[in-house]
Amino acid sequence: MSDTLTRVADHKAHVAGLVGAMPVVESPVADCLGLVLAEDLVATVPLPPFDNSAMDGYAVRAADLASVPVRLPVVEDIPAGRAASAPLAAGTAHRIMTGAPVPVGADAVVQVEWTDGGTAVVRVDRPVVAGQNVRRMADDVAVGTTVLRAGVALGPAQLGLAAALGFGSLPVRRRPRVLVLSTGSELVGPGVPLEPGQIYESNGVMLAAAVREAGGEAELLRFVPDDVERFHAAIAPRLASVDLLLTSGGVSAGAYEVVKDAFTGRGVEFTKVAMQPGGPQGAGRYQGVAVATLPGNPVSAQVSFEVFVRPALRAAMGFSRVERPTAAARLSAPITSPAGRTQFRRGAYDPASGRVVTPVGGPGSHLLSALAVSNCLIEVPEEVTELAAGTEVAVRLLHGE
Ligand SMILES: Nc1nc2c(c(=O)[nH]1)N[C@H]1C(S)=C(S)[C@@H](COP(=O)(O)OP(=O)(O)OC[C@H]3O[C@@H](n4cnc5c(N)ncnc54)[C@H](O)[C@@H]3O)O[C@H]1N2
Ligand code: MOO
Ligand SMILES: [Mg+2]
Repeated sequence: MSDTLTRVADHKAHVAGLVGAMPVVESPVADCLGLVLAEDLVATVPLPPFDNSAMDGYAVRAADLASVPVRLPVVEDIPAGRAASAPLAAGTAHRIMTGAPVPVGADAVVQVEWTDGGTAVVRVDRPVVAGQNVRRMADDVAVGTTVLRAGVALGPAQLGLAAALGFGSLPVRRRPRVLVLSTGSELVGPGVPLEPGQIYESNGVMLAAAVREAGGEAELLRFVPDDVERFHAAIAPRLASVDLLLTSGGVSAGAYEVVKDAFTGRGVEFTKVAMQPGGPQGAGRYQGVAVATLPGNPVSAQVSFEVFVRPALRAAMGFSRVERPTAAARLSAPITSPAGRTQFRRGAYDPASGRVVTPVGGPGSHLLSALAVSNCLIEVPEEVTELAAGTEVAVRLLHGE
C-alpha cells in the first residue's frame, strides 16, 4: 500500500481529459436554456420587421396637428397583426394599436390619451412631432447583424432574441449524458423501515441532481449491491449510450470495494487525492466510456463532484468559464485542516453582512445536513493547518455559474 497522494490539480486534469467536447446538434430553441451556442447567430430578418406603433392611438401626419385641437376623420382601424388596406391620406387618421404597422403616409402616432378616443372622427388635443411613437424597422437589429457569438451561454434573453428573429432551433453542444450509479449493499429506497445496517440511499439522488444542475442529462441507477457481477450487469446495457459513468462508493481500502474490484486493471486508475473530503478517487476509460468513481461518503461524493466532475461537464458543453465563481471572505470562526491536504469545508457566506463566511458543521464527510445549509466551500490550501477567526479565505460559491 502506498501513501503517495495525487495532487488535486492532477486528478482534476485527468477527469477533464476524459470527457471530450459534446457534438454540435440543432436543438429546438425552447430546449436550449443553459446550453452554449456553437456558431455565430446572424439575423436573416430585421427587428422590428416593419415600422410599427409604440402606442395605442392614431396614426397621423404630424403636419396635420400643427394647430390643435383638430378633428380628423378616422378612415381605418389597424389592430396588431394586420396592415392597413390603404395609405393614410392627408388630413385623416387611422386608429392604430401598439405593435401594428404604421401605414404608408403616416409619420407619427398620437396616443389615445391625447384625443377624445373617437372612432369615426377623432379630436386630437396635442401635437406630435414626426417620428413620435413610431418604432422603426431594424431599429433593434439589421439583417446580417451577428446578434450572438459562438460560445455564448444561452439564457432567457438570448433565447427570446433568437425566437424574435424567427429561429426555431439553434446549433448547440448537446448535454452530456451521465449514468449515475450508487453502489452499496446497505442502501435501500424510501418507504421501507430500515433493517439493522441499512441506510437510505442519497448519493444517487444528489449526484443526479448535480449533473442536471451542471447542464447534463442524468440516468439514475440506485441500489447496486457490492457485487462485481451485478455491478457489471447493471452498467453493461447502458454504457454505449452515455458520455460518462459516475459511480459513488466502493473505492477505498475495504474488503468489499465493488467499483475498485470491477474496474482495476480495466482502464480506471484508483488513487488517493490530497484533499479532504474526497480522498479516494478513481478515473479512466472503460470500454471507451469516461468513468469517474467518487467516494461513498455523501459529502465526499458531492464535494468531489464539484471539484472534479462539474468543471469537466461544463467544459464538454463548451463553456469558456467552467469554474464556480469565487469570493474573498473573512472567517467568522477558526478552523483547522489536515496537513498536506486541500480541505474543502462547508460554509455559509453572506455578502450582505461584510463578506463573512461561517463554517457549517465539522470536517466529517458524513455531515450531510451541514452541506444542505451551506452555500459555499471554504478552500484551505494544502500547507495550511490552522486559520484564525477573521482570516481572509477564498470561498467557492455553490450556486453560481
Ligand atoms: N482503511 C481506510 N478506510 C477508509 C479510507 C481509507 O483511506 N482507509 N478512506 C475513507 C474515506 S476518506 C472515504 S471518503 C471512504 C470512501 O469509501 P468508499 O468510496 O469505499 O465508500 P463506501 O465504503 O461504499 O461508503 C462510505 C460511506 O458512505 C455511505 N454511502 C455509500 N454510498 C452511499 C449512498 N449512495 N447514499 C448514502 N450513503 C452512502 C456508506 O454507507 C458508508 O458509510 O472510505 C473511508 N474509509
Ligand atoms: O476523503 Mo473522505 O472523502 O474524507 O471522507
Ligand atoms: Mg468502502
